[in-house]
Amino acid sequence: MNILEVRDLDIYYGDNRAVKNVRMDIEKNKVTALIGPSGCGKSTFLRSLNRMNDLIPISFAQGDIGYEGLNILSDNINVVALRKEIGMVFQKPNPFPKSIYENIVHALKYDGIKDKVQLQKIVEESLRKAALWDEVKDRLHESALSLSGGQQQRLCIARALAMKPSVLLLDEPASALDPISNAKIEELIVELKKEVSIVIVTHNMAQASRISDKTAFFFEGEIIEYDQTEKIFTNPSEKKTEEYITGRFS
Ligand SMILES: Nc1ncnc2c1ncn2[C@@H]1O[C@H](COP(=O)(O)OP(=O)(O)OP(=O)(O)O)[C@@H](O)[C@H]1O
Repeated sequence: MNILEVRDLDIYYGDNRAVKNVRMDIEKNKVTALIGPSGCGKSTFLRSLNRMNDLIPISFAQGDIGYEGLNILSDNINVVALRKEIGMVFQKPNPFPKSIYENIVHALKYDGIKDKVQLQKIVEESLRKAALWDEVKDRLHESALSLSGGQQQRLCIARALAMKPSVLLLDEPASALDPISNAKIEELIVELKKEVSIVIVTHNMAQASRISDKTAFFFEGEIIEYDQTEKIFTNPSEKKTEEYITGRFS
């Protein structure tokens, strides 16, 4: 079953067409990896899936991104609500300079949830899902900035999970982290796909092959090949894919 259906997607920055005629079905409760050389449009594509590109004034997208019977790109989409359902975590951990607890409850309070018991329950649930609870349960009111980089990134994932998203977009979420934190994030991603569909941009081929179910290879704004991850990494159909995964260009 597909959670997102992308058709005829073009994304421009001014005159630069950074994503070209992309068609892609993103499956529910799977991990989908986006790979390809620097500048090929992976992040641009990822950001279009929850309208983050709207924040870049010269960016313009056309086409169709189907989600729950709606086109995400339509003018009448409530972008704030969309970004709760399709959450995003960036390369660099970006917790708010507030307590661990406040990082999770900030948006919930904004949405009008005031009941302390309910908030505490969501905090615990989200931190458990992000595999962070045991490490922080005794210091929930300390600053999020006192956490390690890897913990901060898991907090950012917990913050997104608190909104109960159906899709999580991850833009190189582990590339700024040490190997142990990286491994924890990878484990977490595999665990999380039971309840949320995941799309991840990664430069790390080994990571893509370890954690993803499907992989899309982007090159110069186009999808060259999109298939089961195992097929892409063992027996790709396109020469260009093979050249890339075997490190003949980067
Ligand atoms: N904010 C922006 N303003 C203008 N052009 C942009 C912007 N972001 C990306 N681009 C352009 O869009 C194209 C695709 O960039 P994008 O960052 O999506 O590629 P990428 O595959 O994610 O690269 P990387 O792996 O280096 O992050 C590039 O030509 C880039 O210069």
